[in-house]
Amino acid sequence: MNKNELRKRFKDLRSNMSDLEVRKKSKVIVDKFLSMHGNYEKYLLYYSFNNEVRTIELISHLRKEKKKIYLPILHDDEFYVGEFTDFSEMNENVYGIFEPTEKLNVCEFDVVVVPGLAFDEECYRLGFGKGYYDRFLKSVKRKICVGFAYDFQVVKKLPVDNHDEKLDLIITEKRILGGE
Ligand SMILES: Nc1nc2c(c(=O)[nH]1)N(C=O)[C@@H](CNc1ccc(C(=O)N[C@@H](CCC(=O)O)C(=O)O)cc1)CN2
Ligand SMILES: Nc1ncnc2c1ncn2[C@@H]1O[C@H](COP(=O)(O)OP(=O)(O)OP(=O)(O)O)[C@@H](O)[C@H]1O
Repeated sequence: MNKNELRKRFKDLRSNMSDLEVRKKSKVIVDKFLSMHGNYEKYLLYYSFNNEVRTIELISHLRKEKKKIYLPILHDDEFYVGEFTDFSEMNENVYGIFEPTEKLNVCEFDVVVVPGLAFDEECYRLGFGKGYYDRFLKSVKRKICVGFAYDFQVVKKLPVDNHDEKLDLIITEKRILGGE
């Protein structure tokens, strides 16, 4: 299957998940992430939508711990980041994803957590095909880049292009890939 066929297949699979399945699996993934992460301060997360692995509870948890949380902002079809301050201080973007109101110039994080439609056993990811994350990750320093995935989103091998960025770790509700 090529990338577009894979995108369609994995969008369909994800859209068929029940809310309960999303919440249960997301909780396992987030708990695993929290139990393994080091003493980090700056997190670039994503604000989950459309049955992606839920990050809302993770955002609340890290905020209580006074961590710095950043989220993507799309502007003129480019990927920027903003700092998360409060759930009431967010805008909805063209895709219906909530984002902070103010863009910031930050290009160094401790941890970057990325969503995706599919992932493979070598830690490559397949996104929506706009190249936002691939281009953004090229320009950003981080100690670790983690993909959050449901186990059914992991395939043996994805088609890979030169510009595709490899993740350090993928966490699913059943296993952890990478990290050696
Ligand atoms: N939560 C979250 N935030 C994110 C991303 C993401 O993947 N997830 N992005 C990563 O790039 C950027 C937004 N990029 C996007 C690019 C394309 C589509 C899109 O084509 N959506 C389709 C299908 C949605 C679905 O079926 O799940 C659509 O709107 O029809 C959405 C977001 C920045 N913020
Ligand atoms: N570093 C880059 N520089 C220039 N163009 C890029 C870069 N990375 C990706 N692109 C372009 O972005 C488009 C989408 O790339 P690709 O199909 O790999 O996206 P994806 O990894 O599935 O999704 P995304 O990165 O949006 O989550 C391609 O047309 C590609 O040429």
